[in-house]
Amino acid sequence: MATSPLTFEKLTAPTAGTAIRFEDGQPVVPNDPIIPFIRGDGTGVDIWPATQRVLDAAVAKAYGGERRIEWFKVYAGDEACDLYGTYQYLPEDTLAAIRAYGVAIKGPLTTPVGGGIRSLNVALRQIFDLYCCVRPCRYYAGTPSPHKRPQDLDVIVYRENTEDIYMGIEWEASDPVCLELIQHLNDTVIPANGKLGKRRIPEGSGIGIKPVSKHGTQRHIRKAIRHALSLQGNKRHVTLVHKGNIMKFTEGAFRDWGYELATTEFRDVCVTERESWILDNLERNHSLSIQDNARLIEPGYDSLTAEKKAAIDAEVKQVLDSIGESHGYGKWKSMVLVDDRIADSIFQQIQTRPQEYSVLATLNLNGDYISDAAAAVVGGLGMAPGANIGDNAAIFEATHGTAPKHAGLDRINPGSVILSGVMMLEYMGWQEAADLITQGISAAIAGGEVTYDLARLMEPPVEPVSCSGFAEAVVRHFGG
Ligand SMILES: NC(=O)C1=CN([C@@H]2O[C@H](COP(=O)(O)OP(=O)(O)OC[C@H]3O[C@@H](n4cnc5c(N)ncnc54)[C@H](OP(=O)(O)O)[C@@H]3O)[C@@H](O)[C@H]2O)C=CC1
Ligand SMILES: O=C(O)CCC(=O)C(=O)O
Ligand SMILES: [Mg+2]
Repeated sequence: MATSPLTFEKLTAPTAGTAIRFEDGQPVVPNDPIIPFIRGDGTGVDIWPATQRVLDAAVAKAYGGERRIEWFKVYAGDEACDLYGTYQYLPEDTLAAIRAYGVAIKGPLTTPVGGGIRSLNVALRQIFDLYCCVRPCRYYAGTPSPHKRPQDLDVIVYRENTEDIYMGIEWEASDPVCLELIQHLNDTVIPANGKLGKRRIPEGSGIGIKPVSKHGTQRHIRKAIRHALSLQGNKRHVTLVHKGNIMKFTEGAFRDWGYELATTEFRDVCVTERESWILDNLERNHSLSIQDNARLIEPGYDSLTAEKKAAIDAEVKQVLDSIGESHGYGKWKSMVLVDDRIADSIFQQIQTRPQEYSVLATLNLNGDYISDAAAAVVGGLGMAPGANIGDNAAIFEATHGTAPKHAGLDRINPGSVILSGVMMLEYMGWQEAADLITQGISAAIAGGEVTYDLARLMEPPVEPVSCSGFAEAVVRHFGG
């Protein structure tokens, strides 16, 4: 059934195809969904055609004509300015199309450093309230990596996508509002807080504000826990990654609100790391006293003050009283384990003990860094897909940017946008087509048919294929 065409300023809505709808935060997908796509700046010119070729071929092969994607080209970035006029980087047409059709995919868009426009990528995530940025980092056999055992890393970075630095609330040092704000903070706000002592914001500072809300945190971590519930074995594990030792009321609160969610709304299916230790200690020694259990979970227990010892004892007792029956006797082992790690330490942990981690739920800035770093372990930004997911829309895009020095040369690795397409197909429930592509990618890489970024790391070196050549290799290897 064709949807009634929408009207746009400069676009013509597809006359065939049907819109994806959302019910209770989930997409309801017809057999002929209309999917808007943004080609992207820089290497988007190379990557998008390669991606579309692979997605169309996979859908055709998997469903033999019963399903097809009705692509709808929409504009953002430089291409939009060419069509809509100077500074029209994100036209209303594009927003209207994504609003109407719900699921979109995009190539990378340029953001200048310092002055100039704010990020279009961030704007899209904000406008459609795509609050979870989901970036899986897993290894495809044969991919060269700087690490000895890249196959041990299989994590999904859940990066909060609307708060923290993405709020973009900041003032330039020379802005009179900034000067006024600094004066107010120095003269009134800081002195009124007894804990801040004689601190003063240095003159000439730029100011940025980092808001982190309970609502924003919990809706994000809720999706991360639900994702972990769909996994098996020790992958049922969510690590809250934060810098709460330093930023107590933003990053620290993220951790606390995460634990609160896990131990209330998800009480029946979650166990925290500390709870798991307490339950495990008792399972190993049924006659263990509360104090001995507390001694085992708290290093240095015997040198603590009486008050602190009493607090740990009370924690042990509370855990055993509240979940001893429901989670004890080993039942906790099949539940989602929720723990937390300080952000700097997780950067070394994903390299030294990668197999211990699964879903890394974190705030915006940490997630930006971690997703590039984790991608490097499994082969680099050419293999790093992503999805921005909300309750009424989703936009799929790679972790990387426009890689401008490679633009228009048909040499860049399209793998990460193709894999973002795989995530989109999975999100739509088109698993058969998604599987064909992952098989095709794995087989192409295993056979040494790779773009320059992977070819230069291979031992012995191989001759690289082009961006379009990689897409053809993937299609040729559908089915393994
Ligand atoms: N979602 C988005 O649209 C994003 C946009 N950006 C924007 O992109 C622009 C450029 O950012 P920049 O910091 O250079 O980061 P990029 O991610 O664009 O590129 C940095 C380097 O990473 C490698 N790389 C990136 N993509 C690929 C790929 N598909 N295949 C192989 N290698 C790849 C290349 O390394 P090498 O040359 O060594 O091979 C490249 O030079 C900026 O304006 C930035 O704001 C950045 C991130 C995300
Ligand atoms: O929007 C941008 O230019 C950068 C975005 C980015 O780095 C990311 O999404 O990881
Ligand atoms: Mg980034």
